Amino acid sequence: MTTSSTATGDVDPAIRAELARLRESIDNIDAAVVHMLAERFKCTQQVGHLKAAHQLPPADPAREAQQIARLRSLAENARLDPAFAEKLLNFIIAEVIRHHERIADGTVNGATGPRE
Ligand SMILES: C=C(O[C@@H]1C=C(C(=O)O)C=C[C@H]1O)C(=O)O
Repeated sequence: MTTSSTATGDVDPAIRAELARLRESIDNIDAAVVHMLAERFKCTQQVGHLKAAHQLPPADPAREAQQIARLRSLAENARLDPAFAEKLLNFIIAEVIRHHERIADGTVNGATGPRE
């Protein structure tokens, strides 16, 4: 059996270097995810204000069904678990809908105010 540790339990420096290299990429990817989510929420906040101003409901299940089907297909092509992709999208959408409900209730600063 090969081992990556020395007898004293220290990890091989080459393994440490490889781990550090991979973690740098993970940190970059996490930063990109945060920035992409921030941009997505900027868009969905605008959608929330538009909906509140025009008496449209916070949630749109038909649109969500399309997005889930599309994301599942993208995930399959990318060899990502489609069930995980669906769960992640549902988690994000649930938060967006909460925001839209708060905007419609007029409980968010800069909202259009309560509906008539
Ligand atoms: C952003 C919208 O509002 C809700 C949130 C969605 C999303 O986060 O993608 C999709 C549909 C709606 O339930 C929208 O209607 O487009």
